[in-house]
Amino acid sequence: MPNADTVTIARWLIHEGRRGAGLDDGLIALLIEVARACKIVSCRVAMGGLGDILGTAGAVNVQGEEQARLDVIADDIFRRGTEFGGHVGAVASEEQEEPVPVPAHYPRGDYLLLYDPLDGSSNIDVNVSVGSIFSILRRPEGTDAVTTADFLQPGHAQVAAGYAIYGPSTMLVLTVGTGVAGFTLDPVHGDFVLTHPALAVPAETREFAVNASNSRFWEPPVRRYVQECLAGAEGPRGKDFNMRWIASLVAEAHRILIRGGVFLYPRDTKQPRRPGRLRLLYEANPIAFLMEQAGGACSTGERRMLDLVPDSLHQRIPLVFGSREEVERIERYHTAADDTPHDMPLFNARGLFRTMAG
Ligand SMILES: O=P(O)(O)OC[C@H]1O[C@](O)(COP(=O)(O)O)[C@@H](O)[C@@H]1O
Ligand SMILES: [Mg+2]
Ligand SMILES: [Mg+2]
Repeated sequence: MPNADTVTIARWLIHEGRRGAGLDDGLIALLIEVARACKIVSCRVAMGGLGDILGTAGAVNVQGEEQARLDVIADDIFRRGTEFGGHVGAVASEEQEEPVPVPAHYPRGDYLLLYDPLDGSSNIDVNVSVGSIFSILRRPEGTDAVTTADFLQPGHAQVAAGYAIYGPSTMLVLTVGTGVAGFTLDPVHGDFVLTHPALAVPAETREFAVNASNSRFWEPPVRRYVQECLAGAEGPRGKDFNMRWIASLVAEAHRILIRGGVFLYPRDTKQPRRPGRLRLLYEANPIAFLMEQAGGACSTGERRMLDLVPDSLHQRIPLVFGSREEVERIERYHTAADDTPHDMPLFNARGLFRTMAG
């Protein structure tokens, strides 16, 4: 049960339980364990160059990506911090090829925990915001050994999700299906304090986030959307937009929760066999749950993220989320429900992006 350092989160969870969230003691205890894991990762991140955490680990994960030292450290902290409590049956991590069941002699709990222990790895060595993302599912009844198939549940089955952002301050942002709350870590007392009780994505925005270096590989609906934003006050949107790219999904999601905006990591033709960059189960789904609970939206570009039935543990997916009106506009462009004629001067043979792409 809660120590002094997680007492505020425990109190909030009990309160949300009374408001109708389906929270039992096991889920509350698991969320407290996750909060504590985030706090430990936060302490390690804050040590920077003093803490032997920078650089690469010298290994490649299941996604074929080089692991940063902190990817491995954070993965260990999440697993060890949750596997002995008796509340999870198994965990699944970006850094592990297969689900990791709790050790045989420990009680097996009713929940499945999925996480990206360290998101935005390329930011670690340059001291820019990174984060952790997690999703919790109920373990299907009647199964003894936990299998990969148990994790392949649609996002709307999540019972809780959230992220921690390790930025100028550390925050934990959480949903249990009754809205979205943000807690700020008080580094003096060590407690997560409820500072943002009801986060809501503003409906209107003038900001978008996309890795524009991929523009020559985008599909027409995404080109059209970005082109219209870039056209600003003189274009069809009639207003100027600003563009941001932090290279950390957590940091982008946090900015959008606080001040609105839209994020796109669409399918592209750069690696034709890869359907997107980000992972469905422990990146897209928890962000989708948070966005919807905060009044925003999340989509593949074509359909609601939370309705997808996953086909594999590390499945990648195109990801679009943020202010509802923008996400719906992007969906319309994909489904041709909006066939307003448009040309794309920035992308034609002599346009800015074609020129940049060489
Ligand atoms: O290399 P790019 O295109 O900037 O990609 C950045 C994206 O990759 C990620 O860093 C992937 O997450 P990991 O660091 O967990 O692999 C996202 O956070 C971010 O949105
Ligand atoms: Mg990630
Ligand atoms: Mg990661």
